[in-house]
Amino acid sequence: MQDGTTLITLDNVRVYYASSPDKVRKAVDGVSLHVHKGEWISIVGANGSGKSTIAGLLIGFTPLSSGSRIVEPDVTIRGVLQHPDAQVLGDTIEEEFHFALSSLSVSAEEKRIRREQALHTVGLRMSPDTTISRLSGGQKQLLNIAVALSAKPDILVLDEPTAMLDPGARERIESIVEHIIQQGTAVIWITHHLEEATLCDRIIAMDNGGCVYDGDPVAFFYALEVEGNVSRNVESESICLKLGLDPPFTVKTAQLLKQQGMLPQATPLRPEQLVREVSS
Ligand SMILES: Nc1ncnc2c1ncn2[C@@H]1O[C@H](COP(=O)(O)OP(=O)(O)OP(=O)(O)O)[C@@H](O)[C@H]1O
Repeated sequence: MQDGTTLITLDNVRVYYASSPDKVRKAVDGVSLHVHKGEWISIVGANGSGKSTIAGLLIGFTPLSSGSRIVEPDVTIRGVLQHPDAQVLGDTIEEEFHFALSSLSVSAEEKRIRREQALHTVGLRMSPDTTISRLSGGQKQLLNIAVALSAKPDILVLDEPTAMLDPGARERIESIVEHIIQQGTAVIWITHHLEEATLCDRIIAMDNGGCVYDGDPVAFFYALEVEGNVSRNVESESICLKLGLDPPFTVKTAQLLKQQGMLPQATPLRPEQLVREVSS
């Protein structure tokens, strides 16, 4: 559910690290963006391009070297980091939820309900007194996602959340995201797997600390020429390919068909869209 309301703004943000006494590493170098209610944004880019640094800025734990981070009043932000162990605080599942929900002014019963609902949503069927150190990496990641969801955040930042998940759990996370964006949560999903960037509303591509694309997924994956309201495929390389990123299987298949003279105007991103184009 998008209504254009801005939740957070990063304005010309820079994050520099001293890499040697006389050199700086520019992890993020002059990026500006607004995140709106109910938006699904994918952040993509090569290793070291600055994606996780942007995640840290949005969540609020990465200090700025310059620029500003403006969070609108009463906006709750939660994040799930790439490495599940990096954010686990409790010894048991119950403790983990207790820490995560301690700042919210809701009753103990409401906290229990939220915990049960969140565990059910991510598909973790475990007793609250389960010891976290006994969970697999993927289960810990599902727990982190459940803990983040239980706070009912306005913004959920997911930094490569599916890296340790099996295909079934990945699909479950995608459908959870589809559900929460309908309810107005903004989701920022950082990924190396561009298949996961085909459901979003907006792609932000990072390269060498800068934002080199911020827009529609179709125009990221296909080279398009736009005239008025009409866009058509052109033969030059897409932005995705120019950045050296691996397009989703569906896009690669469609490109092969285009080279054979088929589907000249089609721009499918998902397998079901390709099937529709081929069979129409
Ligand atoms: N704490 C730090 N100290 C020094 N350099 C850092 C630190 N954090 C990040 N960097 C550097 O900043 C750059 C951007 O890192 P970042 O983790 O944001 O990239 P990324 O796009 O998320 O990479 P990956 O896809 O490999 O996770 C990299 O060159 C990285 O080495």
